[in-house]
Amino acid sequence: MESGGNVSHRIARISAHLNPPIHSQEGTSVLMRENCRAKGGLPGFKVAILGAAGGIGQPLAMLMKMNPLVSVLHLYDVVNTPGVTSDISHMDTGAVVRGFLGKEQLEEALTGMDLVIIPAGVPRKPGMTRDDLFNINAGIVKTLCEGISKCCPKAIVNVISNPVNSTVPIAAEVFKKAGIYDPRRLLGVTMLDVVRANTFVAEVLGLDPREVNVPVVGGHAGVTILPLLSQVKPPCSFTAEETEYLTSRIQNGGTEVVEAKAGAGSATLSMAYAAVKFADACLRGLRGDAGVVECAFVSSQVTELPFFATRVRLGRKGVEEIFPLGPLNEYERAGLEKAKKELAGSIEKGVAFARK
Ligand SMILES: NC(=O)C1=CN([C@@H]2O[C@H](COP(=O)(O)OP(=O)(O)OC[C@H]3O[C@@H](n4cnc5c(N)ncnc54)[C@H](O)[C@@H]3O)[C@@H](O)[C@H]2O)C=CC1
Ligand SMILES: O=C([O-])CC(=O)C(=O)O
Repeated sequence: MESGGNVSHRIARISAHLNPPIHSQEGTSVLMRENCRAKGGLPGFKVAILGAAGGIGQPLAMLMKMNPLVSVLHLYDVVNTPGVTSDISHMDTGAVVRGFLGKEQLEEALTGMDLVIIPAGVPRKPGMTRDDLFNINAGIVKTLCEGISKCCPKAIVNVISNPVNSTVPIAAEVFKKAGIYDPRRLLGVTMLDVVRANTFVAEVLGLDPREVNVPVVGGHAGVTILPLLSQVKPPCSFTAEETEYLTSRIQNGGTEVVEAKAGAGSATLSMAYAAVKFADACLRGLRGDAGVVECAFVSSQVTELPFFATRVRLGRKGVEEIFPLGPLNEYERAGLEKAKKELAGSIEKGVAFARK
């Protein structure tokens, strides 16, 4: 049991862990960080990661610390942020890193952020669907989005926590309730599906994955993940057998990792890579770069469903253009119908949870 000390002493101790003083060789504190001349005044964006101490959160924090577009990086979690923050803050890259621990520090973590990335929540174990995570993760995402509504209502929000097909609608409802909802700023991260599709298609075609671009539409679970193999760049064609193999492998990529990890979680490293690829695109859009296009699960009128993943153009306001599905072949049209059926239920489940 922790000995002695009132609440303010305990908070002071936690703050010292998160943003520690600089020590002399003997370990005596000689200089408080706030008295240092360098205040991290580099130009760039302020980014918060919620769930930063987790399997995705840690490599994501490391990769965001390496991103030259980031000037300030806030790492928030309910556990272990002091260690992760101390570790990452020693990297000699531009971003200034600060850690925040526990719900008392959520508001401070969020204040002033331009981009908030949410990988907080539990991952799958073998035999589970992403929807099996709903009961725990729905509440986590709801609380975090309430904090965003209050402290950084204009931030771009990237939702990674599963089931994305339901957590994004939950976030939208929370923002609506707070009167700050701007659909252009809320994006479900489906980038890992695209990353996997590029990799698997490149393997089949014998190409460099960096040269391949596969649009993946719909949502982020099982049959809702719909790769449009007829629209792969560079243009190519597949046999029926290749189409069946690739579609199934892309749709089940997450399960492939969950089974290989055998109870130790789901994709974390490839997800952190995908999350940074996507966050970087959002930041380039915010900076005003032209032609930034990625797939994401967003509020949409491309189908009759209120949310759908398609290619979107990212700009200063977030999602500035949503591209239509384009011509689908018969196989993809059948896949689209299956995807829409499942997606409708997942979206409705999220909305109902947030409204209750
Ligand atoms: N969108 C996608 O493509 C993918 C999504 N995921 C999802 O990402 C989520 C996280 O996965 P992992 O990092 O592997 O899990 P993890 O369990 O390793 O890490 C989750 C972190 O969230 C933290 N956390 C829990 N409650 C929190 C709260 N209220 N506020 C802040 N932090 C909180 C935990 O302390 C933990 O550090 C899971 O829901 C997983 O299914 C995973 C891979 C791909
Ligand atoms: O499969 C999971 O549970 C995690 C995930 O979303 C993915 O790897 O695509």
